[in-house]
Amino acid sequence: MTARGAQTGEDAGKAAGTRDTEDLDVEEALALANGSAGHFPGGGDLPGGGHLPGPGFGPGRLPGPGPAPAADGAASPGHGTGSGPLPYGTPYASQADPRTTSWPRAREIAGRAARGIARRSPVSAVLDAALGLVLAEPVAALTDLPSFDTSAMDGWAVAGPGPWDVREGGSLAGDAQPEPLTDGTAARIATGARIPQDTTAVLRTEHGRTDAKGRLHSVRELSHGQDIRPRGQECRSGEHLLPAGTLVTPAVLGLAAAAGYDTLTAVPRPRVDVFVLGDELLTEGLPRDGRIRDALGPMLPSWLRALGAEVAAVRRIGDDAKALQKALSRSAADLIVTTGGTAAGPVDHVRPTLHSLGADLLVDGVDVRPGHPMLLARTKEDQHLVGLPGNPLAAVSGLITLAEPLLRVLAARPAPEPYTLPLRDGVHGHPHDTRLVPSVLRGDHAVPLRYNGPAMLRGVAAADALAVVPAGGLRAGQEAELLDLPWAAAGIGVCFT
Ligand SMILES: Nc1nc2c(c(=O)[nH]1)N[C@H]1C(S)=C(S)[C@@H](COP(=O)(O)OP(=O)(O)OC[C@H]3O[C@@H](n4cnc5c(N)ncnc54)[C@H](O)[C@@H]3O)O[C@H]1N2
Ligand code: MOO
Repeated sequence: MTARGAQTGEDAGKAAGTRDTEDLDVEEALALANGSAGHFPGGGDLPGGGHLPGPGFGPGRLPGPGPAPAADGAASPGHGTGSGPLPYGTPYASQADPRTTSWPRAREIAGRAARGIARRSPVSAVLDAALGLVLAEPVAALTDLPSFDTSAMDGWAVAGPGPWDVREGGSLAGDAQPEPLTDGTAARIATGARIPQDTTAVLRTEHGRTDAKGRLHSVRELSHGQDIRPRGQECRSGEHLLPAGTLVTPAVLGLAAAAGYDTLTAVPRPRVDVFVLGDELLTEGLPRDGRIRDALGPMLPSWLRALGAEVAAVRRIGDDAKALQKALSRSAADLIVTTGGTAAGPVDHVRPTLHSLGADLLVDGVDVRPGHPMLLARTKEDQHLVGLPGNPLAAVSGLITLAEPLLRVLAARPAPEPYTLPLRDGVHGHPHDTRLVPSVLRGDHAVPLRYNGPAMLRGVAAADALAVVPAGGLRAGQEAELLDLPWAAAGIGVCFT
């Protein structure tokens, strides 16, 4: 297949369209060739800016109709079985390697791995701590709501037809039971105050006029029961409000509190240990002397929390195989996430260490770009390890491909509804792997972003979602499956708790 008309520099164009080109060349070329236009439809520059880096690259717009549609959908047809542990041996190799797993299959295997684990006992969480957990038991009302007849408006409680004599004093929200009214009388009442016995309606402040004799008249027709919220209007005590399995959102917290709950019984967050590998990583200041800043230590904990996890530890381990082995064997987490060390380099210790610990490798590389060296292992009967590649966007890809389904099942969260949107611009495909491409959602289109190379976070930091681009690519206007990023669906305070 040839990427038609991509003015992305001769080499890049060749690499993107040639099956036998080195995978890394393909990957780098795709990162630069992705053809987003320089402007959003509504004006304003795309986060990638208007120019591609490097000589010989155009402004990034795909001039032609783009690549041919995928021949056979999103999945390469599922090599890698996942039906049992895969062999160790030489490090991960790519390009239709029979050991690797298709992207959809890898996600299934990760979800299924978690389903095989006995669920931890439910916890009783105070409301604050329950945000983001999943209800282990249904919520039934502990009280009628409202728990007493209450005024829906500020005004007067009135008894019988007007005009009314207004009595001294009135009822505020929080007052104990007020004196009953008698026919032809009224009393000031505030929204949320208890309704005096024998009240027939509430007259809103703005609908009442007082005559010279101090008698209250209604300027509108007043119906019986108007602006009174009767006890139990929303629910009766014992009534079912929410089923087990509901995600505890801020609204659920509010409802639970209103219905009388101080704590909720919920599925505990899966515990995650994060081990960041790499001697080259700095934790502060500017990159120097060949060393770079650790981008994953600061990124992963809040992202993992957004996926339902409790992050017990983030440890920087360097490239020390012994320290890694020690850390893995001591971890009591439900899931260990490592970063880096998944490829074929001299200090890529993850696979050999898993081997020496006797772990089962469930996924040994995935047909996805970026991130193909990612892995999933069962380290103990009730513990898994996701090995994220060190390249930061490749790590995001591994997080979404393997950690997300696994944590979702452990945390008993509902699966997001899959959805597709047409792409505003065409996206080159990898010759044989799925691509995950950071995109922004604009109106009813997804706009793929540039700066989507494996080592780049610039695209994803501006993105709302990842577009799933099947082998062969997608043309402008073709539908792409989209995976929402956690911040797209909810504000920081909502989902990153
Ligand atoms: N001979 C091969 N080399 C590589 C292959 C391959 O298949 N054969 N795959 C490449 C791909 S694709 C990826 S992705 C990376 C994966 O590498 P590792 O998981 O072993 O990660 P490292 O080598 O440790 O690091 C890769 C790269 O990322 C930087 N890095 C690592 N950790 C961090 C961090 N926490 N924050 C920011 N940057 C990080 C690291 O410095 C390297 O530049 O392997 C390719 N090589
Ligand atoms: O292609 Mo790697 O998997 O750079 O991310």
